[in-house]
Parts: sequence; C-alpha cells; structure tokens
Amino acid sequence: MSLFVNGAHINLQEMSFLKDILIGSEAHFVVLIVQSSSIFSELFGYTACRQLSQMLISILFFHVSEYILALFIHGKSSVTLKSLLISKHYLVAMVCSLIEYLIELYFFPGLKEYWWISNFGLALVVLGEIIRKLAIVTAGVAFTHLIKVYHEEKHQLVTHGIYRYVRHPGYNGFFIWSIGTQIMLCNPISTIAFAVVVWKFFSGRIPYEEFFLKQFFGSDYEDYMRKVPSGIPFVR
Ligand SMILES: C[S@@+](CC[C@H](N)C(=O)[O-])C[C@H]1O[C@@H](n2cnc3c(N)ncnc32)[C@H](O)[C@@H]1O
Repeated sequence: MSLFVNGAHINLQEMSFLKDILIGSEAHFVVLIVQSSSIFSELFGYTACRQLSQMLISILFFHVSEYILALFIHGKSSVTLKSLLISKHYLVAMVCSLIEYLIELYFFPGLKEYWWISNFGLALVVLGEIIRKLAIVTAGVAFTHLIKVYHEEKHQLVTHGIYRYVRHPGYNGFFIWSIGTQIMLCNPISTIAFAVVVWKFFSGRIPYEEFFLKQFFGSDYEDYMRKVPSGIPFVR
C-alpha cells in the first residue's frame, strides 16, 4: 500500500519511519491522516471511482432529462419537482445499493473487477434510457407521470413508434435502466432486489393503468392489448 504525498510515494513501512522522526501526538496525528488517506485512495481506486461516477452520471442524466422533457411537453405550469421522479422508496433503494457497493468493495474488492459484467450493466443503462425517452417523446402529452383516471379530449391512443413493439415502453425502459445500474455496480443483492421490487411495482401498476385505458379507448385498446406485449416479463 503506498500513497502519493507532496510529490513523493510513501508506503506503510515508511510511515513508521515518519512516526519516528516526528514527536509525540503530532506523529500520531500525521500517521493517522496518512493511513486513512491511504485506505481511502486504496478503496476508491480506479474501479470504484469509475463505477461510482458512472452511477452518479446515470442518475443525474435520468432525472434531469425526465424533468426537462416534462417541461417541454407539458409546459411549466403542469410540471412540479415531482417530475424529477425521486420518491422516498426510490431514495432508500439507491442508498441501500450504495451501502451494498461499499461493503462489497471493502470485503470482496475482486467482485467489482468483473468489467464485462459492469460494462454489460452500463449498456443496459443506456438501452433503458433510450427506450424510456423514445416512449416519452412518442407518447407526448399522453405520457403523464400520474395515471389519468378521467379521459381528456387531447388524450389519444398511441400505438405507433416504439408503442408498436411494447405497450409500456416507458416502464420497460425504467425496468432495464434500474437493473442495469445495479449490474453496472456489480451488486448481486441489489440486482435481484431491484428486479423483484420494480417488477412487483409495474405488475400492479399496468393492470390499474389499463383498466382506465380500456374505459377511454374501448375495443381499440383491447385489440392493441391482444397484439402487443406489455414489455414487462410475465405481465400479459
Ligand atoms: C407514466 S405514463 C406511462 C405510459 C406507458 N405505460 C409506458 O410505459 O410507456 C402513464 C400515462 O400514459 C397513458 N398511456 C399509457 N399507454 C398509453 C397509450 N398506448 N396511449 C395513450 N396513452 C397511454 C396512461 O393513460 C397514463 O395516464
């Protein structure tokens, strides 16, 4: 273990030498700082710095772009900070995944070195992001963050573009994106937990949303349902 201090590399053996030439509490203080910064630089080496910054950029990009698109599509008066889509449950999930990452990084650092897994996760993050944003742009005003329970004149059934392949590309994109973030961090527990929790959430939300869509668009929506899959595994 070595550390770059004031232009010089210092390793742990040299640290005890440093302790000898310094006096009393001053020596302990300096060695403590050197040791903890050494542990820090060891912990947050290239792997962690790259994976954590990819995670931060993915999260920032996802939420800021959701907000900006909502502003463009629905106008300033109908957009609140809720359009950032940051809920209490979501924050708890993200903090838990970060805790898992740090614990594994400390105890099983080798687990984070599977770059082909991490890069596959990054590819899923990008793919999920593209699918979701295509859905938002294609559906336009029909894509509201809150499920509509009353039919409005301007609300037309969307079955073109990405909606030709899946009925819920917005949810499909988020599903892929969220699991992708955890694969990117090489977090085995959170990968499974995110898949289960997000799947459960959408498997309840889709029938609720479609109950109203069937009321709004009748047989047109039922035909559409028959022909096009939901986009969430095992949800018809
Ligand atoms: C958060 S958006 C999600 C849209 C869609 N479930 C998706 O994943 O792309 C929810 C709103 O989209 C509307 N919606 C969902 N599918 C639609 C479609 N095919 N055409 C028009 N509106 C739709 C619903 O009425 C609801 O108010």
